Amino acid sequence: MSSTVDSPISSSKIQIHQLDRLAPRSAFLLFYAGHPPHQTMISSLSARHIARIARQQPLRLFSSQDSLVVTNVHEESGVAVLAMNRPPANSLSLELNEAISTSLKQIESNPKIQSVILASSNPTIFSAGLDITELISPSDERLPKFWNSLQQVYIDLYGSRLATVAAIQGHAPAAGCMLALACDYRIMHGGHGEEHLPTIGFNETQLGIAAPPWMGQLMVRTIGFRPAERALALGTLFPPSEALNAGVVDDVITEQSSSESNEVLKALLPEALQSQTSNPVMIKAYEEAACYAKIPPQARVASKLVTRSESLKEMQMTREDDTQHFCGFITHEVVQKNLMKYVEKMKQRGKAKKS
Ligand SMILES: CC/C=C\C/C=C\CCC/C=C/CC(=O)SCCNC(=O)CCNC(=O)[C@H](O)C(C)(C)COP(=O)(O)OP(=O)(O)OC[C@H]1O[C@@H](n2cnc3c(N)ncnc32)[C@H](O)[C@@H]1OP(=O)(O)O
Repeated sequence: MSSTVDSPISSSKIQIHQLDRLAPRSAFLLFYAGHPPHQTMISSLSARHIARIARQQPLRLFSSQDSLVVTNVHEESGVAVLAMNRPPANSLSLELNEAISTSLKQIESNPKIQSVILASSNPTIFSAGLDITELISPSDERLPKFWNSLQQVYIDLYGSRLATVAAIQGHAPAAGCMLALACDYRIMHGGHGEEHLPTIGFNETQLGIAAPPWMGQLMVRTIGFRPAERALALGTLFPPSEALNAGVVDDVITEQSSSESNEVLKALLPEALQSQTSNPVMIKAYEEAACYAKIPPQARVASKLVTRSESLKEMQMTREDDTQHFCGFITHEVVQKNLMKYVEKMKQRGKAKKS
């Protein structure tokens, strides 16, 4: 059941959700067939609007290229995929953050699903972290909203009832790394030769900023105090083998894609990810997700609570202070200067690459 639908809609058993709130973008409509009608969830669209949509047959409700995330569920195995789809780098804007949270909740509302693979439709970048343009000369209204949306993604992912598996095909700096660390299991691609190694880690200090306490603590809980303290101070970006040794990721896959596509992945992956059906990271991510999906869910969720509930409570309690601190920090003159310099360097690098 892909989130991109080409077929006529005859059933009343549908779920519709508006994910993309960017004005020029059309509504992201997520359809699940086979649900009892009482589970029908409709948001942001009037019943008349839906009836009008349902009369149009056949119907393409949206193009996956327009959606900030693409999702699909595979009820037979209990596994879903949620892939970030914001070119060029899946940098986290307010709208992408909201889309991730909304579709995660949408997937969670399906009782047949026990695991979700967090992926990227970009084969070389998992997520470039925060959209740095959100941080430069921000508006007083948008900046706290933006930070809140990132906190929410963390809370939703880290506290999800679903087992979460990160399929890290490429780079995952800063908040991109946070997304991966908030999952239950991380699989990273080993890269294509020494010159094209993806990296993962909290590189904030290299931008002249610091990871907020909850992000820093996430690294501490993942790799231990001393290695995390050093990595945070230096802004270390770990290439795959070092990430594996340090415990930043759980698995590194070095084999190349095979020419044969995997039948289960064909059914599981949304349209925008169909080119990844023979991708070894995806295959492994599916195996891991299916393995978690077989554990009795009450026991699995209870065990997750044992390790995560304290830090989630703490996050909820300090959330407002954290937002204030973030806004004060980011709008500081020196920080703004550092960020501008960093973006300038990033753009120069981009230009040099293109020329
Ligand atoms: C104690 C203190 C307490 C409180 C402080 C509170 C809060 C502080 C908050 C700090 C939190 C920060 C978290 C973050 O996430 S900061 C963002 C960090 N991200 C980065 O540094 C990544 C930058 N990007 C890269 O390094 C590379 O792009 C990357 C390795 C991801 C990919 O490299 P590649 O060579 O494959 O692609 P590029 O050509 O570089 O990029 C492609 C295009 O994408 C644009 N891009 C990349 N990253 C970003 C980004 N993060 N935001 C916006 N845009 C991005 C890049 O410019 C290219 O664009 P074009 O040139 O094609 O237009």
